[in-house]
Amino acid sequence: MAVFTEVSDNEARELLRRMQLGDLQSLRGIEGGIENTNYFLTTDQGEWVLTLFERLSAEQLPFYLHLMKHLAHAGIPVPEPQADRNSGDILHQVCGKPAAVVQKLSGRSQLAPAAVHCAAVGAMLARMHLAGRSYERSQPNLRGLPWWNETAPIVLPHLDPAAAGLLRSELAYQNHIAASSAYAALPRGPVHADLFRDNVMFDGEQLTGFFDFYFAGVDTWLFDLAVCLNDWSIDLASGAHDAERARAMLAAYQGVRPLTAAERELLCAMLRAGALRFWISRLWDFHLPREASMLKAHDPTHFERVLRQRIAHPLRLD
Ligand SMILES: Nc1ncnc2c1ncn2[C@@H]1O[C@H](COP(=O)(O)OP(=O)(O)O)[C@@H](O)[C@H]1O
Ligand SMILES: N[C@@H](CCOP(=O)(O)O)C(=O)O
Repeated sequence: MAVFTEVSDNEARELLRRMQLGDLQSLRGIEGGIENTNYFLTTDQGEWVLTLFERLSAEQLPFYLHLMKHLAHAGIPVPEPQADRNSGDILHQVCGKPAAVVQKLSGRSQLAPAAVHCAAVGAMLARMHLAGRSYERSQPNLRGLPWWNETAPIVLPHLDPAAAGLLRSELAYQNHIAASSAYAALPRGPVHADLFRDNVMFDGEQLTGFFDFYFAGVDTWLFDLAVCLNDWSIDLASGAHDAERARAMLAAYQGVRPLTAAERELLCAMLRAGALRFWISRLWDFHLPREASMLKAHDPTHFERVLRQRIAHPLRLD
């Protein structure tokens, strides 16, 4: 469980009172997650998730919270942030940290997905991209290329020569891709940018929601799709591509929004970009850890393997 900040029952009661969400019955720290402090709040009116933001600032947060609200209103199943009944604000303060209370989604994460789950994620991802076109706020993906360039020199001293060589050469390749005309032609908009298996809820084969939008930002839609393919349609042990699950996700995505010529051209490059992004962030979290109770850093070598697989076996679109 990642609980960086302990919240007392009294603090939770005071927050619930301001939002008129009922009387507190239980406050429980949530297992899983590595970025923020999360609690389940149960009241006599329902269940909610309280998040205290540990890295994001009050200036950055409205983009994410209003995006969730916008998508929820557009019919995409995402948790809707709850407002203070007097001020109407959806960004709160708890224990001196910016905080949000959102609806608790039903269902559970599907950690061993089949093709049917990948198809459901692909179709909903495309619907989410289209719904995001009318969202007016803008904020870059804060874990995009500039952050990779900034963070690579910090993690490089911790790597052996082979891994360091791969990181340097892939970063050079991604800077080259980002300067290309095909890249400039990619459609873009608000993207989730971290839609892994543990950030989607299912009830059986029925997708019940996308959550954890706190790495979202304006970026290419293709990057978002690549991040999903790199998690949902690979063999976790080896990092190898799983053709059946990838085909299901791509076909379902394209059933809603067909890929453009530039997207088809750059899919392999973006799969590599998605692997590099999470390799760097996992290295950073692993070698420069933060204090939190029961925080479990993700294994960085997993994304080194995924990246090597993506380079050695470029995906072919039929
Ligand atoms: N809106 C929600 N509905 C249901 N469960 C949630 C919701 N938000 C978070 N959770 C639960 O909390 C866990 C950690 O949340 P997550 O957003 O991944 O953490 P972090 O903000 O640290 O990335 C999730 O794996 C999930 O079980
Ligand atoms: N999905 C990322 C890191 C963020 O993890 P989350 O559990 O907080 O969504 C990874 O796997 O590296």
